[in-house]
Amino acid sequence: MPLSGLKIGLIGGGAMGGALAAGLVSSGRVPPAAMLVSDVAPERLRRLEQELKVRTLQDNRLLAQEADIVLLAVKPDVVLSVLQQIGSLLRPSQTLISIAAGVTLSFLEQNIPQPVPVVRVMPNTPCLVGEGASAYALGRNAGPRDAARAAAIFSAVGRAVQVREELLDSVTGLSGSGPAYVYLLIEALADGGVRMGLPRDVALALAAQTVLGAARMVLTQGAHPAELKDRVVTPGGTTAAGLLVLEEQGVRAALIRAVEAATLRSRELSRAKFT
Ligand SMILES: NC(=O)C1=CN([C@@H]2O[C@H](COP(=O)(O)OP(=O)(O)OC[C@H]3O[C@@H](n4cnc5c(N)ncnc54)[C@H](O)[C@@H]3O)[C@@H](O)[C@H]2O)C=CC1
Ligand SMILES: O=C(O)[C@@H]1CCC=N1
Repeated sequence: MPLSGLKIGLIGGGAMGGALAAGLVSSGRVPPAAMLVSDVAPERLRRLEQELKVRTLQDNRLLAQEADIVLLAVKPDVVLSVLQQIGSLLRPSQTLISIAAGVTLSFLEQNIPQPVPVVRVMPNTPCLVGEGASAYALGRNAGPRDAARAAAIFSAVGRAVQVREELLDSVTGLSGSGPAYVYLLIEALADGGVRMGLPRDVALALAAQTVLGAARMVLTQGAHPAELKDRVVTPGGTTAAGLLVLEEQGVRAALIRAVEAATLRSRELSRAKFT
């Protein structure tokens, strides 16, 4: 087991870091005693300590000295100052994993004085409930051991795939930002149900379960989404009427464009600041 006996230190216990910590602890693959979290916000640390029973610290340096895997989950603009604090303390036996959007492997490596294995990951917030979608790329000093560590962490909280670093902007545009697109779809489906007379709570539960069920069908049935769609469409029936409206309104093109816009924005942010 790539994680057994290892200490995982998470720097930044916010929306994404907190989701990862909670997902890892509830996966059962990382005992709370093997998890350390540091953050500048004491109230976040108190909450994580109470809810997850993990150890917390305010000093990133102590965490970097103690952890075997250091997971950087601060905002991209804070990464440099954290590396200036902890960079010289990191050792080749450790793995530094960064989830900061747009922060390149070469930027991370250049700001650590000695050669340390670095892995860059783009996860998403459903890691909180064990249904994350993550992709990772290896830095120049990272080898199979580091890939196995990253794969073990991110597959404990969902699905994880290895990609070339150049593809991480596209991953950000699709699955990194994607939960927000899907929440918008769920909200709109529920609004449609309410408009047609359903109580709000019933409409929301049906909308969310429909998205969950359809996603699980795609992931388990080995059939193309178009084939699964065709199985729902009765000739001359209700679904064909609904689908025509979605096609007329350009929903398919809107989703393609959303992934494109987020990918381009990810590239733009990354090039401007982190290359
Ligand atoms: N929110 C999301 O859906 C996703 C976020 N990410 C990446 O995750 C990283 C964190 O994003 P969020 O969790 O959304 O932000 P957030 O603002 O919720 O969390 C950042 C945390 O870092 C803490 N922090 C700030 N300065 C610090 C320092 N010097 N030392 C230790 N902790 C410090 C903050 O107090 C906060 O708790 C970002 O780099 C983002 O690009 C990646 C994928 C998805
Ligand atoms: O919106 C953002 O920039 C970050 C990256 C992926 C999800 N949230």
